[in-house]
Amino acid sequence: MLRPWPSGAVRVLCRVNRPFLARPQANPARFPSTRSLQSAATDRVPLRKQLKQEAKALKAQKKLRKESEEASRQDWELTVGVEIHAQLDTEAKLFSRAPTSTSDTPNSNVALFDLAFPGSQPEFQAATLLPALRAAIALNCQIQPVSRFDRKHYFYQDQPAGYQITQYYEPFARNGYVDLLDYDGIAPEDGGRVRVDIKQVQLEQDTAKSQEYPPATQLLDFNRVSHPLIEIITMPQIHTPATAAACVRKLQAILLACGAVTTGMEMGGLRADVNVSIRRRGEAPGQHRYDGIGGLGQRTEIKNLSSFKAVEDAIVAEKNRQIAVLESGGVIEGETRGWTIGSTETRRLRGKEGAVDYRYMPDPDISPLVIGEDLISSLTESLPTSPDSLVTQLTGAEYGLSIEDAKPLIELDDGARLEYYQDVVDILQSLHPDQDPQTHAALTRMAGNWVLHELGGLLTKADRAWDDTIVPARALADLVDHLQQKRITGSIAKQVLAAVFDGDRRPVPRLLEEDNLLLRPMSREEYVALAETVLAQRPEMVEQIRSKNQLGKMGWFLGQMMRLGEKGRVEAPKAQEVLQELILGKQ
Ligand SMILES: Nc1ncnc2c1ncn2[C@@H]1O[C@H](COP(=O)(O)OP(=O)(O)OP(=O)(O)O)[C@@H](O)[C@H]1O
Ligand SMILES: [Mg+2]
Ligand SMILES: [Mg+2]
Repeated sequence: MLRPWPSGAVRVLCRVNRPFLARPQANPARFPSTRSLQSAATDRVPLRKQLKQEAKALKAQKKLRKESEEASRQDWELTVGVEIHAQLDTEAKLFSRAPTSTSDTPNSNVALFDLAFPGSQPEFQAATLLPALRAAIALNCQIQPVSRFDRKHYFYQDQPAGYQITQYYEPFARNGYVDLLDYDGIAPEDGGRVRVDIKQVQLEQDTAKSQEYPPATQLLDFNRVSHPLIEIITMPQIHTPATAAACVRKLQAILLACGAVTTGMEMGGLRADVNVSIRRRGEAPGQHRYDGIGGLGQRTEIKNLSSFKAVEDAIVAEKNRQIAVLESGGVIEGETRGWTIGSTETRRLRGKEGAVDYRYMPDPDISPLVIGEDLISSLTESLPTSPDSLVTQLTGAEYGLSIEDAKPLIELDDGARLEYYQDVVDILQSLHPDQDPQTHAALTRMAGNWVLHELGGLLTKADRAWDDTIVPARALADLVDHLQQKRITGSIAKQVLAAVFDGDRRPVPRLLEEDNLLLRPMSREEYVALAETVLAQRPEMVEQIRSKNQLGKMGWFLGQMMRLGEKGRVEAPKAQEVLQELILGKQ
């Protein structure tokens, strides 16, 4: 009898050897003949003037070509539909109790069913439903009370059963939508908001991971096989490459925020396929339909894109390719294409199999999925705040952040940066529980700036990944607090942050005390004396500022005051004030 995971676990290391491929012939067109080389050598070197003229003509030609390309782009309307495959945050696989961890030794987390051993049976892991449902609810979908699993047949080495279990006829969620706003990075020509409908969300199995070792070896790691995925399918309602990338970015943010997934595209937890078609504006509509939307052009599909940039770049390249094919009298074939990062062209992988080729059929071994109203309502009630509500909150009166700061805080490090920021704000709040709202917002704004820009800058400079223990939230909160209370200067705060970043673990108040960094405010007389010393260094510059109103030159004196003054005591705004008074007589 077959035993379930873990006692029935199998360990496999699978190697697929492919026959050697014939070495391709060198392309003769790439190697000029000896004759053409000789004639090139005997050509006279053109005069400087000629070269200049040629360069000018080339530039004009390029400009013309660009303009005509742009004009022809205006003639064509682009349509894009996106499919997202996201790995759910679950402990067990979809149909076995094997763990989902992909970081373990290859082929160590596999149950017999994952390898399609004869006689093994699927055991649906109900817990996988929870993140899937959270995602579908966050995407405003209607959850279906009954859904079913189907087999999608194809033969490939990464799919041991010869079919993938998916939900084709009756998915568990339908008819959702995602709103894309201007701050999500949609194309300006799309206005301030685009709503993209979601046709359905379905549960399915992931495939094994293959690693190619050319020319003839592929290693397979079955740890990933049957990892629970959701496929989110959007309607073909996107018409610009930037908006398509914004759509994928927003979907990722929503999935992360509702806890459906733990990693985004960067870590391979999310992959996107984009479907691209074009049609000429103002002409008879295209022949193709998709789920009630007609008049579309023939689509091609670019599979497995793993970054937002790749989504945008691949769509631009595919659109240009389709325009070139149609303008030269060709036809677009329905096919699957690939994209390599950094390239400028999509490449054909295979002709697109029609639905009939997959021989979809209901899986006879898996019972229908029945989802109760009570589960849906309890998950809806406990859903974490959505990215849009977070933006509203962070830019509202309570936090007072700019949209430019709020967006990266939400998006960076899969939400970890925002959590850290909130910790800093909570500590500040506990230090001053009775603060008035305005002072509180000034503090939260300052904290945002330090979390993103000052700490972020140190991370970039040191080329380190995010880690909330490098500078404990408490240390940053203390720094921001001291700065806000004017107990230290900005430059001291930066210096102390760098010290903590480099490993100084003393509590910030003690560090400031011990290193004598607390601000001992300078008296007015001290400021005046310092200003007079630096003004005496360049009297001619003082004259220029006075007679020619060259106020830009004041910066030099200010810099000198900061440099010459006692360390940590000179406050820039006060120094500036005294300088203005002495040079221009302004109070
Ligand atoms: N003519 C078209 N132009 C652009 N996009 C289209 C067009 N027709 C369909 N699409 C988009 O293509 C996608 C089709 O996804 P769907 O999962 O239904 O089919 P599939 O690509 O054949 O399936 P799979 O790739 O999962 O085997 C949808 O996002 C849809 O919006
Ligand atoms: Mg699909
Ligand atoms: Mg597809």
